[in-house]
Amino acid sequence: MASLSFVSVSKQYGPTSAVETLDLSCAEGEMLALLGPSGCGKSTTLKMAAGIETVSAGEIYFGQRPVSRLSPGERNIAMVFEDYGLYPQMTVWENVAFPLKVRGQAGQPASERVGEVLQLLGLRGMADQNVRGLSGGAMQRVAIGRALVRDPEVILFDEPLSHLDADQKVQLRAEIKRLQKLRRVTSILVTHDQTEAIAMADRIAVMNHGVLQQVGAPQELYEHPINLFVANFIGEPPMNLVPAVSEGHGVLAGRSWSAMLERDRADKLARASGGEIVAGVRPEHIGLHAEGTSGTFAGVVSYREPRGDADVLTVRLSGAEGGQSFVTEIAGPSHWRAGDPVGVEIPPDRVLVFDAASGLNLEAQP
Ligand SMILES: Nc1ncnc2c1ncn2[C@@H]1O[C@H](COP(=O)(O)OP(=O)(O)OP(=O)(O)O)[C@@H](O)[C@H]1O
Repeated sequence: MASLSFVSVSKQYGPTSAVETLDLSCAEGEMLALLGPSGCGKSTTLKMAAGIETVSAGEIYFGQRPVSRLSPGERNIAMVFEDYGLYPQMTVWENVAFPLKVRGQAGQPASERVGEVLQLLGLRGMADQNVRGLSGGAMQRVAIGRALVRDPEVILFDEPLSHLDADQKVQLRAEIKRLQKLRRVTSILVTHDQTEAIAMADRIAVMNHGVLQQVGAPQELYEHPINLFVANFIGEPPMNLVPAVSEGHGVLAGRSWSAMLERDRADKLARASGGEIVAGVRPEHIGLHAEGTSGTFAGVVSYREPRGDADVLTVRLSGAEGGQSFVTEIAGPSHWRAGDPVGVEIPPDRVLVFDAASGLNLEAQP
């Protein structure tokens, strides 16, 4: 196993800058997710690590070894694809054994190795079955077995769960994570699904328009997003991001609401260009109380979306010029219904502050 590092790596496709000056490392034994919307450059990044795409500038290292000019076959990587990429005419055993066979490894040691991997993945009982008849989840387990069988330095997972149905996804997510930790395989996971990234990865690298936005543990990205893009992209329902102005001395004022921030945070507000701020509050941090409760803002429930164990409620604050709407998430099923008057609590210590012009989190900057 080895670490994997991108050092100032860029990729141009004609006028399109698919990846821009990427500096990113995945530690030995770590699983790092590349997360972002379609077209953000995550697949291109993975392909450059695999050697399927060349780099336009910069260098990729496996440990200390520069690999940018090596062919895929010289890199000692394995890939797991969204469409499994199995050999349909072969059995489970033959598919898993294939990487050893092409390297001329045969006989007892190779058989033992294949048997061990099949055991690890719970595929022993299907060894002689043709892969064509397997469920999507089982096919992907075979593909993972094939990736693990020869102890690659790095495994690259390209949207490995996207063709599976919901319960298979949950099972395989846990399974991949278990194996990855057990074998301590350095792994990169490409996904557009934040739930998948949060569930599986040690750290997540969020990309947008070819540019790395932030890399960190899932909780870090959730609690301290570096900019509005990350704040909005991580979390479901998404963070409320609403306009506000800094009125000095830590007072943040929005449409029909305000928050008094602690003194040490007030200085940071002063950095906002033109005093214009975007305030961010997670739906689960907004409290709903009886109408008229002290310390709350008057509003009305405008929409209720029951989600079983939670209710997602949209509340509109009362205000002469039309109050601000917030999405809240509370334990469900709740007694609130559309049209109910309500007292809305916005805890100042849960309010994040972003500069409206640059989009940067004013408190995450050095
Ligand atoms: N072979 C190519 N030729 C030209 N442009 C490309 C090529 N591959 C990717 N691009 C462009 O590079 C940018 C990044 O694409 P990339 O596929 O890496 O994004 P992605 O985040 O993986 O998206 P998706 O999830 O849709 O695959 C996009 O603008 C895309 O159109």
